[in-house]
Amino acid sequence: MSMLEIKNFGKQFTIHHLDKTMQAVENINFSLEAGEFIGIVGKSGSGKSTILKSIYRTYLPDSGSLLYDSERFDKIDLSKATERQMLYLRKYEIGYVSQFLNVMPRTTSRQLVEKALLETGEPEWVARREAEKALTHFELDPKLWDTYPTTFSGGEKLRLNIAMATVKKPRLLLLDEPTASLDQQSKMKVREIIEKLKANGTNLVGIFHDIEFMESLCDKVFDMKTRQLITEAQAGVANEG
Ligand SMILES: Nc1ncnc2c1ncn2[C@@H]1O[C@H](COP(=O)(O)OP(=O)(O)OP(=O)(O)O)[C@@H](O)[C@H]1O
Repeated sequence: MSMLEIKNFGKQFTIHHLDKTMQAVENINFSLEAGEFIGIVGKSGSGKSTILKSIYRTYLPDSGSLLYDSERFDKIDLSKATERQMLYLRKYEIGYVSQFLNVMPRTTSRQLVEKALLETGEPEWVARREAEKALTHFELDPKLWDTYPTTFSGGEKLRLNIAMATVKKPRLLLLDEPTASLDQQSKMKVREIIEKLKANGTNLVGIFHDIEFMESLCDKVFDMKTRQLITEAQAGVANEG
């Protein structure tokens, strides 16, 4: 089966001070096959982040289903999974990366990556070894390993974010506009990182403002406007036409 199957997904928000509800997205259908990278495109406010946040369950989906093929729970509807199941999935199977780094204060980058592994029950020596590997792999300058990331540049924060999310080797990685505030050179670095993740078999769903950036990186593109999933080749033809 598919790694992730989104069926008739929709999400409303309640605007309490106006005593109103607004439909952020509706009738979303697409599937992510094993080993694929799907990019989501669409104009600002069309609901791209809402889809990713609902998969990660930062938001509770209110209609449709988000069927995920879990290693631990088999086929599980993320819209109905218990909090306990979601905690497990976030710890072991599903990662989320955005341009923002929300981390514990006074914790060094090395400790942050180690913590991600210690939480999964890895012994300290393994956490230390794997954290160093991840920080090296994502090219965070070793001078920064024992410093607090509050003063890091956008690119450094992002590389740390990716190291934290991927050190546990998630099967599904959600990328929520990670490159939004990066310069061209840093974007290229992120592109290389994503290529490495793909080559290692990580399944990805990502949002990028920069359509060029997504070109030849994603296998398929989901267009919020047409609500269609098209292959990279079809996207190229559509752009030319
Ligand atoms: N927590 C929330 N509470 C209320 N409304 C929200 C919330 N999150 C998102 N929305 C609204 O839902 C709609 C979709 O937002 P979303 O962030 O998913 O769009 P997007 O396509 O990712 O936009 P962008 O490209 O600008 O990031 C928007 O109208 C937004 O204002």
